[in-house]
Amino acid sequence: MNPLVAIREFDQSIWLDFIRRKILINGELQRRITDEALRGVTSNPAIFEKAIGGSDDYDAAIRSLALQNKSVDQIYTELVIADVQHACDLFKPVYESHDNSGDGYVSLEVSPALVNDTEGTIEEGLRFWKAVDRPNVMIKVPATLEGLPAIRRLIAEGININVTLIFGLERYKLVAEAFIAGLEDRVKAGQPIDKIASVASFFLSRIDVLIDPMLEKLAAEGGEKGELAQRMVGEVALASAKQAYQLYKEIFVGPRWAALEAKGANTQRLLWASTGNKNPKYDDLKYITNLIGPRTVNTVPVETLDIFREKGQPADHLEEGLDKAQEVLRRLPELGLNLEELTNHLEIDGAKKFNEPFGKLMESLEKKRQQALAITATRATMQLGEAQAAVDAKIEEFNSKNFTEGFWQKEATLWTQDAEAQQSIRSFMGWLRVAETMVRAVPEIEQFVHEVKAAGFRHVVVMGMGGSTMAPIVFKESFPQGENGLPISVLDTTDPSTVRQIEESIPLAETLFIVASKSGTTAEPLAFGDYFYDRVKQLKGEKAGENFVAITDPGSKFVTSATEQGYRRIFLNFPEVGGRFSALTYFGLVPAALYGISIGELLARAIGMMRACGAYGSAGGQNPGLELGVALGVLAEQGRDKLTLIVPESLSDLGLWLEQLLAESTGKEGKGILPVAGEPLREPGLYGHDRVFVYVGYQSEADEANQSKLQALQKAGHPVITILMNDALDLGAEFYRWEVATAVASAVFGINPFDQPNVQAAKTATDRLMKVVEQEGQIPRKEEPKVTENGVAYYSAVSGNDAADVLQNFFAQARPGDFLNIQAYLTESPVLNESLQKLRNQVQEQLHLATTSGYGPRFLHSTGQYHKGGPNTGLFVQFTADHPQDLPLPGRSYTFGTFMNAQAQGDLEALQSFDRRTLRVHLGPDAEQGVKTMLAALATASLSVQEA
Ligand SMILES: O=C(CO)[C@@H](O)[C@H](O)[C@H](O)[C@H](O)COP(=O)(O)O
Ligand SMILES: O=C[C@H](O)COP(=O)(O)O
Repeated sequence: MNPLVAIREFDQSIWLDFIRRKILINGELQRRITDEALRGVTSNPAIFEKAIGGSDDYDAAIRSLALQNKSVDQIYTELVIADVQHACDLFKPVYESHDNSGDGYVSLEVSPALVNDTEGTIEEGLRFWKAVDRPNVMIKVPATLEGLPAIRRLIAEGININVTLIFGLERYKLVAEAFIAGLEDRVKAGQPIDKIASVASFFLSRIDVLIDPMLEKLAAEGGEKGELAQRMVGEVALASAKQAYQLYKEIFVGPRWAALEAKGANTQRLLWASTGNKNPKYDDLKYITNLIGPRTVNTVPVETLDIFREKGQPADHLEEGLDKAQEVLRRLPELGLNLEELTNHLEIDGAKKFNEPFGKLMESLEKKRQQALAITATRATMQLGEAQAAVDAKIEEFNSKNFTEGFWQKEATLWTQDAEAQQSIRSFMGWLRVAETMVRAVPEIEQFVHEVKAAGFRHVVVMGMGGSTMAPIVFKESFPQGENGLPISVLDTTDPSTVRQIEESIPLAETLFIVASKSGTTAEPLAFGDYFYDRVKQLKGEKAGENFVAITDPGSKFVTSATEQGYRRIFLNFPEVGGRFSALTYFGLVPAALYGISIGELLARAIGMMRACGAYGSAGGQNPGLELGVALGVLAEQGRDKLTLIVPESLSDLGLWLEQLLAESTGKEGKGILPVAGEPLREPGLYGHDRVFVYVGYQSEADEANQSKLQALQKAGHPVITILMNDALDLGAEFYRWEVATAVASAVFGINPFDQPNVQAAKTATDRLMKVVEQEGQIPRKEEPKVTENGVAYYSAVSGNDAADVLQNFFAQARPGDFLNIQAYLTESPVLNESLQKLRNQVQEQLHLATTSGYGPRFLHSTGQYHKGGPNTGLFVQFTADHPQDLPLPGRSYTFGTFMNAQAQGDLEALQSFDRRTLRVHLGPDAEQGVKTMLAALATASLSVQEA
């Protein structure tokens, strides 16, 4: 048997004298708890100096905290408290087990600067206890003369105390007395004492380190004294420990103790500390093996623990050789050695041994703090041409009403005077500071990633719509898979062929499925979840839930169903953060971490941008979010409402995220900014006066082709905004900048950015159709095509003699400043992308209209809001196709294909109910061929826009 497990037979508890964030996250501490019967952890300032100062585990968190204007003290406290909480949680099962026998504790020491400060110690002890907020934390207080009253008081307050820095027997007695008196004070105050745990940490190896050289010197002098000294070398520490144990047995008996015991008091156990051997002449396990005895704890450094695991021979030795121990202690004075004086010296030295590393740690934190503060957020370069003056005036107006301060106070009057809208605004501004909350959740998420990998998962599929999957889509495209990450796929379509493609491309049994839905009621993610759950169940039976993770808001119905289905994990997000503002919450960060991205760093960058936007008071310069938002708002009001996003290839999916954010937030009440993504840059003559160009790229990437075109556009009078990131991790900052900018632009328009009133129209129409499907088995089709040609059918309010004619008449409705929106309810493919791009190019070239394109049903949860709620300037071409290889949906009477068709028809009906100009093109069984056929017809049509 592993000696570390066998040692339990002797009622000896082994705790680990070490902590570091890495071992909390990478499963090492959990493994030691599970496999090595580890029963607690102690930390001290030197341990944290090694952990924090000696590694980069904490650097991103330090930067985030520094940027929040936290002092070095606050940074230290937040870091250590987070680690201690995490460790406490890992030990919770030990703490709560019926045979806990005083174990499952994690110790956190008060500042070494307080070693001689009673009041300071009490104050910090109370503060730490409250901040850690775990029943199994122990606050460590030094056994100095000033520490003793603090121990008594904190015990009386009901706090678990680890008394540290005990070197001598006389002091040990005072420590036990302080403990007992504290319990008595508490009883007098009528408070319970049965949950209070305490240990008295007796430091060992340091005793020998101090006294052995003295003994060796005397031994070298020879004679009788020399002989005596020789016999005592290496014996003083063990003798002290053995004698302390005898005292322990004497103290915790008798009527005084019995009275407390009757009220449930637990003894203050002895804990052997400083048990790593420092003398190569001794056995490495000297301070472990010899001190095994009932009801004692040994806190062991990692290296010693590993040696014990390899060659430890557990046996009860604590009460062996007591005569010898007593003799050693009795005869030391004969050698002129006063143990009490020497241990006093050890106490002073002990305080120094904690103070010095603590000081060093504070210095290194201060350096990192300063470095963090020196980094400034990437500025956007604004070349706004004629609009500059109006933008400047608006910024001045906003500044004069202290917009930034009001924004951070969630003053809804900055947006609208409508009371209901104001209430909604206040309720959905949780995203403002959610990055700070998420910094604290990073270790938890990283630990989860580790668990998932250790459980053998090889792939991740994130399933959800809109804001619940947009950020993962961007991450997947903008970053390479991280060294420690897993490959990731995103499913956000009901298209049966895509579902099938994903299913065929993954190792089903070893795939982790994340069902992401804020509301927990969105039909698509629930369908995806049911479909894949059914598939995995066929392989793993009742254990299918192991492969599933939910991200949703607390209290959603989905929480109940995921719990019933035994989901591996449910991450509860934040009700006050709307979907499209949730990139930096569990929705974005759990998939990002699984993919191997440093989420701590992403958040640090976001917090840098928060700071620049005034989250912690004036940041000295312009507020980049305000600057961008005002520019976009003013330009849109001047008619430049088509934000044309230009990005390098590696960022092409950023447009999907931005589309949702801007279109869904601003596209309402007949107003809005239309994001135009995926249009290749063309010569200035092809653009109307309705554009603003925004380039988001990298400092290090010249991207000359786009840059020279942008210059030409700027020269031609178009406004151009450029944002250059340092690397992909700056997306953390950009998400934040754009969220602020979107909210600010909405304030320019005077609308509520946080609702999406018209998304519901399509959902309602789809639901109605699905009800008919459930009753009648198929979707009711009322409309007949105007023309069917070469297998492609055209449905529209406009007529024509043939396909080209219908297309010509449809586009003849266009006016300058309108836009084309392509809605492809199809299986995404490179061939299709190319054909759809050709359609966009042709419309742009011939009509000079802005063109947008999206796959359905994705865009329903995104730009769908703008399509119905924004200005009536869109021409909508909807593509549908047959589903030759449909997929049934388990537990439902319809297929994925029918679901998708109902979504298309539902949205078409919604668009028509808002008087939008629509054309539906049904492509038949071969969508790729069908689009080509339609393009061929379009090529023969003569397109022109109406006069302005
Ligand atoms: O928490 C405790 C004791 O409660 C321990 O962390 C204690 O501080 C350590 O064992 C000692 O500081 C380690 O001492 P040493 O090995 O450096 O002499
Ligand atoms: O953007 C949000 C989508 O409509 C999905 O909503 P959900 O996260 O509640 O499922």
